[in-house]
Amino acid sequence: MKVVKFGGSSLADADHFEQIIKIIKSDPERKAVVVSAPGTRFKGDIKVTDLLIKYANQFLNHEPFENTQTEIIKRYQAIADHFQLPENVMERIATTIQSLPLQTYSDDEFLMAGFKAQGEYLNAFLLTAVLNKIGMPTQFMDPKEVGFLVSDNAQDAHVLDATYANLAQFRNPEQHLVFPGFFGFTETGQIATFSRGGSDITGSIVAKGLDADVYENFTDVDAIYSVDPRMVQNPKSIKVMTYREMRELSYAGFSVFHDEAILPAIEAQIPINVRNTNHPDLPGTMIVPERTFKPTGLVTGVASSKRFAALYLHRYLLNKETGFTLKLLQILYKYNISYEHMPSGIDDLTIIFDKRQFTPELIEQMCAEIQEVLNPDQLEWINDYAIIMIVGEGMQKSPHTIEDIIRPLSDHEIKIHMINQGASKIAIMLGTNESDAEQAVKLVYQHFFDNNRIID
Ligand SMILES: Nc1ncnc2c1ncn2[C@@H]1O[C@H](COP(=O)(O)OP(=O)(O)O)[C@@H](O)[C@H]1O
Ligand SMILES: N[C@@H](CC(=O)OP(=O)(O)O)C(=O)O
Repeated sequence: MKVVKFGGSSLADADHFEQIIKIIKSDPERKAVVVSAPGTRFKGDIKVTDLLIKYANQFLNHEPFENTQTEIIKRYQAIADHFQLPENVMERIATTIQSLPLQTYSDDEFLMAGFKAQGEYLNAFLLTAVLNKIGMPTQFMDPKEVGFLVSDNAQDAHVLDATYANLAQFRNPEQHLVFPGFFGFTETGQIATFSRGGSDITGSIVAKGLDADVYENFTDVDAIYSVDPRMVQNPKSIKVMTYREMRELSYAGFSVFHDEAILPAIEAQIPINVRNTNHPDLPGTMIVPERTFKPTGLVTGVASSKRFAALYLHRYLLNKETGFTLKLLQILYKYNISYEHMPSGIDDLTIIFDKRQFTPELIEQMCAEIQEVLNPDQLEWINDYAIIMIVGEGMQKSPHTIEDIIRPLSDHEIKIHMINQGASKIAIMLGTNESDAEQAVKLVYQHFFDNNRIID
């Protein structure tokens, strides 16, 4: 049995619905379907999830929201009209959207989650109605009824173990099952979403829960490429890669697959196949366990992400001081801040954060407290910080990899703030200025892939 997830780009309009129906029909193993909210139809279009966020913000700010409501309803209406669905389907969709401000939410975070989740909820409801209409018996898998349970982080939830046992009851289904992606319910019955792009996570959880043979993730590119195709034209596509490689690359910017979506697949050792909805005959990219994979190249992919900020601390004899890092971490804990990396020298320490956690006021407050408690000789907040990740199972086989990465960057005078090699056997991480990140990725990509280096 296969679990197939269709991203927003594959569900943007009625033509895409026609295409995914062909894909579902063409393979009887494709029994469970996970859907995102309708995505963009053309350049400059707005995803339904973003419209729902706009709607929630307008409501919270006491601004008029009727036009946004109408815009969202029209997205579903166009698809329902194409398939000539009974009127009650659209009535339910429109009522659900219109009644969102009337529901009760425990706070604004849960309100935002409750609004955002409707993009997926209603799209799954709509697809179920379409499949039933065309004679494919299909069950709508409402996460509340299914027992799709998540932690109570309203917009960054994590699956609870009980979900897997609840999903197991739906193994070997006779009819098709359609699940909305992106959200679940907390134990107290509130909607909580995963982080953005999180329908990939739902797909992986459903694949594990239903014990699928493969998790097919349909999107709008022919494969996962060795570099973001928006940065480099006609990049090399990856045929096979490991879970570990995918996790490192998606963490650092390969937005084609959510980094947190790897874990359930790893736990159940289910291969992931990323494929193109618009070219379903192409094989796409397989993501597989390490043990089944023999790397051929040194580097599999190069990614960059600009979502970081860093705090640099300098203090003489830091290496002899006990408790410095402990006090620092206590301050982070007090402000509920997680850190991503912490490279250190003899007298220096840099802490790299995901900067989406901060407001300018929080940075000021936290830095002032660190200065007061730890009294460093130098404290610098670097808001402009990017991470470049060079990943490949084959990298361990060459002693020259680091040299090959650094040389093209130093030739082009790109300043490297940090190099982290060895913490992961399959990845080298560099810290650069945000403004240098894209060029750094292109140079490293060019060096490894234009030379087409192959291991002996
Ligand atoms: N290394 C990569 N390989 C392929 N696509 C990538 C890569 N890095 C970023 N992307 C982008 O990811 C997009 C697909 O992800 P996304 O827009 O979330 O799709 P979906 O709506 O199907 O979930 C591609 O159109 C591409 O622009
Ligand atoms: N619709 C949600 C979840 C998601 O996964 O979407 P997509 O499959 O379009 O990346 C978002 O935009 O974040």
